[in-house]
Amino acid sequence: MVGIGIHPTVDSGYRATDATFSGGTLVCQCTVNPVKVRVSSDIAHNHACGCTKCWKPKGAVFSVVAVAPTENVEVIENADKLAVVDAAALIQRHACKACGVHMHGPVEREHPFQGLSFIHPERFEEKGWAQPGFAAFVSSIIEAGFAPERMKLVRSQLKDSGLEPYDCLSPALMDYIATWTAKKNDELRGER
Ligand SMILES: N[C@@H](CCC(=O)N[C@@H](CS)C(=O)NCC(=O)O)C(=O)O
Ligand SMILES: [Zn+2]
Ligand SMILES: [Zn+2]
Repeated sequence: MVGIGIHPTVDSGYRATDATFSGGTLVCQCTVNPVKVRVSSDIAHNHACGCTKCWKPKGAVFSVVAVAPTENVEVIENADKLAVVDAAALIQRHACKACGVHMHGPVEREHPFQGLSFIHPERFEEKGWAQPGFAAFVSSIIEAGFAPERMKLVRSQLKDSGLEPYDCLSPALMDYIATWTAKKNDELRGER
């Protein structure tokens, strides 16, 4: 492979976006008794994430992570192997205690993402899920040990892979969050 190992699906030029994709089964990396999670709808907002909290496959600098409505996400096998990584975090990342893969991460508390679960589509047994659309939390890769002087290179490689780099979320998602917050503040003011 030439360049930085962004993520196996990105580096391999993954481009599949099947308009008919309607979910599938996520499987962890365990060869015996893998955890299986059924996602019974399409995924949304698939993106690369450079933050230190999202699960990444071995050697990858970024994770690839998307959301699905929590009501459509169900652990169907070996749920006893799952544990919440950080109970204080917004995203309740449920990781397999044996292999470490984060299998689902519901947002339960009041937040613009409440009711959504974060999942890693590369763990789908099925193909056809939407490719990542942008790269989030790019500067955060430095916190995980990435050399700051290579940031220009990583940003240009992300762009070449079709992933616009952002240091937080995409403008569309940041606007969505700010709209939710503005509405919430208006409601609170009305109550006072
Ligand atoms: N710079 C921090 C950023 C962490 C962060 O804010 N991650 C984002 C993207 S996944 C988030 O929404 N986190 C909420 C959470 O982890 O629950 C890091 O790399 O650890
Ligand atoms: Zn596992
Ligand atoms: Zn993240």
